[in-house]
Amino acid sequence: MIDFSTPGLKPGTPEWTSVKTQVQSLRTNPKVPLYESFGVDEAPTPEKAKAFTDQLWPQGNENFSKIVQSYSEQLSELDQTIRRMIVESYGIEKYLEEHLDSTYYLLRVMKYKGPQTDSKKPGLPGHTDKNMLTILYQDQIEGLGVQTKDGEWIDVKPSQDSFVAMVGDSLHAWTNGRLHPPYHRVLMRGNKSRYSAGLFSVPREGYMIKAPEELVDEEHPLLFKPFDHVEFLGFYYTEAGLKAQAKALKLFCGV
Ligand SMILES: O=C(O)CCC(=O)C(=O)O
Ligand SMILES: [Fe+2]
Repeated sequence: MIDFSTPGLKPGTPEWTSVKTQVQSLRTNPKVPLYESFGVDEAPTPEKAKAFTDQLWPQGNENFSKIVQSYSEQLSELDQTIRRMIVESYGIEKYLEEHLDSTYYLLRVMKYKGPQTDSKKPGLPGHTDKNMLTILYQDQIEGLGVQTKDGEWIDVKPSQDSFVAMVGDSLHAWTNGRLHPPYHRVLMRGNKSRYSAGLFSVPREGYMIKAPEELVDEEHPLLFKPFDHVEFLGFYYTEAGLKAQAKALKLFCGV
C-alpha cells in the first residue's frame, strides 16, 4: 500500500523502489503537514515486525515488536473472517483459498498532529483505499470521516473496542461492484495528536484481480478488466490517476 505522501509515483523511480522495500520508511509530505506514517509489509511475520521496530528503536524494543506481530496476526485473522463471510454470502466458496492467498498484510501506523486551531484542517485528503480490505483502529481523538453514497459526510466516533473495516477498490472490482469502496478522509482540529493503525490486505504483485464468473451476468455486467494491483497503483500516482481519484480504477481498467 502506498500512501499519499508520494504523489506522481511511477514504477522505476527511486520513490517507487523505496515503496517496494520490505520496511517502509517514515512518510511525511509538505502537502499534508499534519500526517506522518510508518509501515511494514508482511507485518504478521516476527522478523518483519522486529525489523519495523528496529527502525523506530535502533537499540531494540522486544515488547513493541511482539505487540506489532500479535496485533497484525490477530487482525489478519479478522480480515480473513470478514472476507470468508463475503465469499460465502455470494456462494462462491470455491474461490476462497485463492482469494485469501492473493493478498499480503501491510501494517501502517499513523500520527496526525493537532493543527492548533479549532477550525478543521485536512489530515489526510479524501480517497478510496486501493487495496482489498482495510481494518482501522483510531485512538480517542476523532478525525475519520466517511462519505455515504449520497455524498453526506459522517464522523466515525472513536471506540476503544471496535474497528472500522473498509472495502477497497480491489474488493470492489473482485466482487464486480457489489461492495462499495467508501470515500473517506481525516480532518483534524485542536492541539492533540491523533494516532491510528491500519491493517491493509494488499493484492500481491503479479496476481490478476478478476471477478469470479458467478458474479457476472446480464444484471451485473463485468465492470473491470482483470488487472494487477501494482500496475493500477502506478497509474493512480500519475497526474491522470490522481485527478480521477475515486474513479481512477474505472479509468484504468473499466469495461
Ligand atoms: O487514520 C485513519 O483513520 C485513516 C487512514 C486511512 O484512511 C488510510 O491510511 O488509508
Ligand atoms: Fe484510507
